[in-house]
Amino acid sequence: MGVTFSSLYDALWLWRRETPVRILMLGLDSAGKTTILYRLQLGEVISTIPTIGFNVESVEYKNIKMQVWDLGGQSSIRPYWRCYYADTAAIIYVIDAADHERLATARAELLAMLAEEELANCKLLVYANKQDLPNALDEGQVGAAIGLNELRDRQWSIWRCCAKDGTGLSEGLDWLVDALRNK
Ligand SMILES: Nc1nc2c(ncn2[C@@H]2O[C@H](COP(=O)(O)OP(=O)(O)OP(=O)(O)O)[C@@H](O)[C@H]2O)c(=O)[nH]1
Ligand SMILES: [Mg+2]
Repeated sequence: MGVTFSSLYDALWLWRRETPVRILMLGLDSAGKTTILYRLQLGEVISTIPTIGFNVESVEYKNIKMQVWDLGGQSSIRPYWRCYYADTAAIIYVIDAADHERLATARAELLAMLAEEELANCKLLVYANKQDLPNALDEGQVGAAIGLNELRDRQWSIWRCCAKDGTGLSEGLDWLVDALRNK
């Protein structure tokens, strides 16, 4: 009997390790989602065009296999984000920290999304991207502008980053893989 339980446990552990964790990368158009996806996957900057639809890539980080869905952020295609919510373990929400005028829109889209039942248990990693730009707000300022401190029953964290040179991306992912492991 003991052997049976232990084999079952081993099989479950192996299955959990091998099954990629589903991650959605969302945010307004031009926030830097596709740039971040390919920097994580290839370790380099690619030249992007606005995403119509999605990109999906496998990313492995600290022995966690992730299937990262990067959805287009233009206003006309944001209503389709919800088609991808099922079975999502975490959301990476990307913000252009230099785009002050659209922080209110970024906040409204984030709060509307988090109100969806299907995302009730998702971890939330926010990247305050484009820190290389002179007028970029830091993570505290962006967090306040989008209302992170008011979130209840949500594991979240915000990190400043620059997708162009990769600064800050791994610090955010470190938090995310820890949060996913300790769920
Ligand atoms: N200066 C600066 N520009 C960046 C950074 N990250 C991305 N960009 C630029 O921002 C623009 C938009 O980047 P994308 O990655 O295509 O943005 P996106 O969020 O995927 O946009 P959609 O696909 O339209 O939703 C591109 O010109 C990128 O080169 C950054 O950290 N700093
Ligand atoms: Mg894109």
